[in-house]
Amino acid sequence: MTVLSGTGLTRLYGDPCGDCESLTGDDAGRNRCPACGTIVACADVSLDIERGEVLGVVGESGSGKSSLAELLALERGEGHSRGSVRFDGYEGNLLESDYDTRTRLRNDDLALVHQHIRDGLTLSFSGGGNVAEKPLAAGERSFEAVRERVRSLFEQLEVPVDRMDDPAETYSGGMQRRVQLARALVTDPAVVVLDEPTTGLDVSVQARVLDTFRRVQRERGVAAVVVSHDLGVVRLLADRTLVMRHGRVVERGLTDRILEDPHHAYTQQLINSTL
Ligand SMILES: Nc1ncnc2c1ncn2[C@@H]1O[C@H](COP(=O)(O)OP(=O)(O)OP(=O)(O)O)[C@@H](O)[C@H]1O
Repeated sequence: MTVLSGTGLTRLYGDPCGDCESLTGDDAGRNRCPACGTIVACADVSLDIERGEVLGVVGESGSGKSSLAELLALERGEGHSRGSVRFDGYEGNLLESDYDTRTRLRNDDLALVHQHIRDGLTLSFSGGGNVAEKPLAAGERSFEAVRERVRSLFEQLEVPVDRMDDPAETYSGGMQRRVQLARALVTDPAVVVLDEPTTGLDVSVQARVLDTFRRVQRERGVAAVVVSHDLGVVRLLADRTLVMRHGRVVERGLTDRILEDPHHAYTQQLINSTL
């Protein structure tokens, strides 16, 4: 059953001339319109996410992954946005929804894990406080119940519970990532969008954080969109994968199929450069 779908998702930065999309993309080999200089960060991307599945979005830096993640997570961002985002249980195109609908969706059903820790956490607050803030904002009244939920998520995600009241700025990078994940999961959303979840972590810490996320994601049956330049991340987490280049999806399919039998030359290049 589809929980989140995007159709024709497009984001342009600049003052578009009308020819930007036909003059950019994979065939043109660029994302910057030669006529007017507008950046076509992503264009005409359509996708569906089923309940409980993980969809990977992979591509080199600048291919449009974060722009797509922001559209899916209903972050307004800069630039001109177009297309439609639908979410199970909500009416209409959510890119055009009002502030209250977006807030309700973000508090209850859809969470974004930002690429940069500072965009996702208030580092001077306690780790537990960063996580508790979300259910309290969503209207939860019992402080004790919230604290218990935070404690249990810390345990699941392997953040030391005895550090819960320490400022997040005193945590290691791996712990801060885990707290970000706890914050995303605390309201039991149906979908989590993770933008480059391993930025700033060394390889062994990356693997541990991703393993923990995969286990908790399966236990909770939460769907996820995982955006990464790193094929290793997508290989570990994603059931299906989209490959992006110059703002367009150039290949899509089951992750195993893409890794074993990549059709597009760019995907082959990505795989070869990883091995
Ligand atoms: N606010 C902005 N103003 C102008 N151009 C932007 C803006 N944000 C992104 N871009 C451009 O849009 C294109 C896509 O950027 P985006 O961040 O979506 O790609 P990405 O694949 O996530 O890259 P990265 O992995 O480096 O974050 C890039 O060419 C980028 O320079």
